[in-house]
Amino acid sequence: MAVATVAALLAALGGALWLAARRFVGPSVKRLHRGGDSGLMHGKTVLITGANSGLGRATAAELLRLGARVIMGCRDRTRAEEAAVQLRREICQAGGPELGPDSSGAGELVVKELDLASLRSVRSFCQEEEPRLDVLINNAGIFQCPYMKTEDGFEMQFGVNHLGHFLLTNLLLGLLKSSAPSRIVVVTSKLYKYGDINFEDLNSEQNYNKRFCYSRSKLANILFTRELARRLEGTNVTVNVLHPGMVRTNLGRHIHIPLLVKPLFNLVTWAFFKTPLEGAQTSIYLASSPEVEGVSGKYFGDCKEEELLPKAMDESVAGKLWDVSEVMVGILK
Ligand SMILES: NC(=O)C1=CN([C@@H]2O[C@H](COP(=O)(O)OP(=O)(O)OC[C@H]3O[C@@H](n4cnc5c(N)ncnc54)[C@H](OP(=O)(O)O)[C@@H]3O)[C@@H](O)[C@H]2O)C=CC1
Ligand SMILES: CC1=C(/C=C/C(C)=C/C=C/C(C)=C/C=O)C(C)(C)CCC1
Repeated sequence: MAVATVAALLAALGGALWLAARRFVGPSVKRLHRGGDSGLMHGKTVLITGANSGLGRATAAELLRLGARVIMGCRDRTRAEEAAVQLRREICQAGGPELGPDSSGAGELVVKELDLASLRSVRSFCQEEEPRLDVLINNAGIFQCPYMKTEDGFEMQFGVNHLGHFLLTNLLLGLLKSSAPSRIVVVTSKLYKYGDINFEDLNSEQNYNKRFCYSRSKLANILFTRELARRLEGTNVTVNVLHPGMVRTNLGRHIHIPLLVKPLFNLVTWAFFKTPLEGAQTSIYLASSPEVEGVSGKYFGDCKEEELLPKAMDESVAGKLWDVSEVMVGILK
């Protein structure tokens, strides 16, 4: 009995040590900019959707540090203002030789209301005058929520992850073109592999499967990127799409984990998931690196180009999705 207890304790300790080792020497992505690059984004305006949390927040922090004017497009003004206050405080505390003693080398943060579940909100956001836009980062997302509809009656995950961003991007294209060279960065997920674009039920009224709908919306992000890249050829506006890997953020808020299992789940995510800053590296890379100047229509992970499944490269599905989306958001000319 005593031997069994000792063995169990040793196994638990070994397991914990292994998890901790994996966290610290594991597959985390190196941070791209560690100083020395300050000013890289100076004079540039970047719009990040969903910038108050997770990957969007980490992307905003880094681009701010690199000197950008960062517009945080967020659905909840209070949450966004709180995040902005914290980000400014963090950058002042971190300081660093490249930012100067008062962090004067850092950029500027602007909070603006943008609810991607409301076409009215997207339109009024785009009506606010901005002199230029150098980078648009379509980052906001909702993951495996119960069946819900947007203000305009679209299934929530398709509505926010794809349609809201579709309208936003289209309404900002004129500004992006007049600010060229400019970039669009789209955040998708590897889970796109389990989705399909079922044109006969895009609002999932016949059948709702939350996993399928998330994957479908993320496949739509990739098809949208590729079709847009084709349409933007010769304009000096590029568009690329990335998956961040598995990242410890608030994205899983709709997943209910039994209270007893939660500590184990937390341990596993702590050990195996990236931190938001690690997960944001490919977004930051595509938004700021001179290495990807002129590159368009590509899919990235860990700051490298990756291959897509054929279903994400189907030009006829991408074209049809574009046409259908135009009708759905009401921008058909
Ligand atoms: N975390 C991961 O492992 C992975 C994430 N991704 C993708 O990364 C992106 C960022 O997610 P992540 O940082 O993980 O998750 P978070 O939940 O931390 O952040 C998502 C952001 O999107 C915002 N958002 C949600 N709905 C709307 C809406 N209707 N209008 C405007 N903003 C909205 C949220 O706002 P609020 O805080 O107000 O809810 C929040 O700011 C998503 O596109 C996600 O699909 C992809 C693969 C893996
Ligand atoms: C950390 C953590 C959570 C977050 C889960 C996440 C972040 C899920 C990520 C989903 C992925 C990989 C999506 C891919 O597109 C929960 C569930 C809230 C429970 C508490 C601990």
